Amino acid sequence: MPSLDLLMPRPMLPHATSVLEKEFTVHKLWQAVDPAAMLADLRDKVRFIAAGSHSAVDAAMIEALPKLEIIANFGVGYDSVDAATAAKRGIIVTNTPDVLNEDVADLAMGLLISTVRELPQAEKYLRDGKWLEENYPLTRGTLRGRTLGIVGLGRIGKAIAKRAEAFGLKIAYFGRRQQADASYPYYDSVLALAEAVDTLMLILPGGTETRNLIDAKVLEALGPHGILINVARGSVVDEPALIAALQKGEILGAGLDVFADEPKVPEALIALDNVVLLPHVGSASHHTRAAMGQLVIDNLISWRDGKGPITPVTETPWPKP
Ligand SMILES: O=C(O)C(=O)[C@@H](O)[C@H](O)[C@H](O)CO
Repeated sequence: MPSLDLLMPRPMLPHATSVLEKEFTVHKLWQAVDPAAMLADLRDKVRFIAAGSHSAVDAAMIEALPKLEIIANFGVGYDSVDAATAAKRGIIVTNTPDVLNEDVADLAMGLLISTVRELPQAEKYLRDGKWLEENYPLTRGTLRGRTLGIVGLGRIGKAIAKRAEAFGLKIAYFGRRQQADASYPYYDSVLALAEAVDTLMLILPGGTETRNLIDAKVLEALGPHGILINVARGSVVDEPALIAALQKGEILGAGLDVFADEPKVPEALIALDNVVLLPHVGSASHHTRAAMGQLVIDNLISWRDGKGPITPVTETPWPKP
């Protein structure tokens, strides 16, 4: 009987964990007194990994598990999993696409409106009793007449574009390649896109390829009416450059749901009044997280039962070429 030993490096959605515990022998690495000893003990047993939020499944962990067959990531973004090493080993990596598109796109638009119209600041102004004295100042920003430059026109990027069009915004985009099914103007560099628009929406994968893609030059090109929204990964933005641009008013404001070193957020960002800061809540509804958890479960059970993965990532396609 092939082993049903499953490693869970970090906590995962309680419901998903309880289902996995009925189907597999779950080993919780974060509860180990000596994680290295637990990994060594599991060396020749573990075939499955369920990678919860921000679980680092790096080359060292993959190499420590020679029987490993599948890594099921909780999240559409899997930059915390070393997919390249997994692919070399013939290990399948899966993620949770599509089930979160709408919630993340809603959050992205909410963050854009909150940033441009200063909703958290105005709400706090009322709660502080200041409205009793005078009206909240008129906002310098408006959504009217803006052009939204989408960096990463994937499934979620397209869901955002649909919403933004309904708000009367013009759309343009940058990505690895122009897309035949997208009629929006395409720019082959993020700098060219930033020069052409006044609002940037970041919804592209994290990882080495996109690290610090948004740097001081791009922020300068975006300009003094510029708004930056990041619902992708903190790593795609040069955070110190962003802080400097916001402090100097080189751009008008930013709305951030992700940060370079989550959950830590630089004091310099928290001190600013032209930013809206959220604790990585893009997909954080019971509705969507339950669907993400179910997709992790379905991928692992399908693989266990010899039916292959359901949502393999591009680096580990199925059937194997
Ligand atoms: O799916 C992603 O890529 C996300 O960023 C969020 O939906 C996850 O919640 C986050 O990764 C925690 O796992």
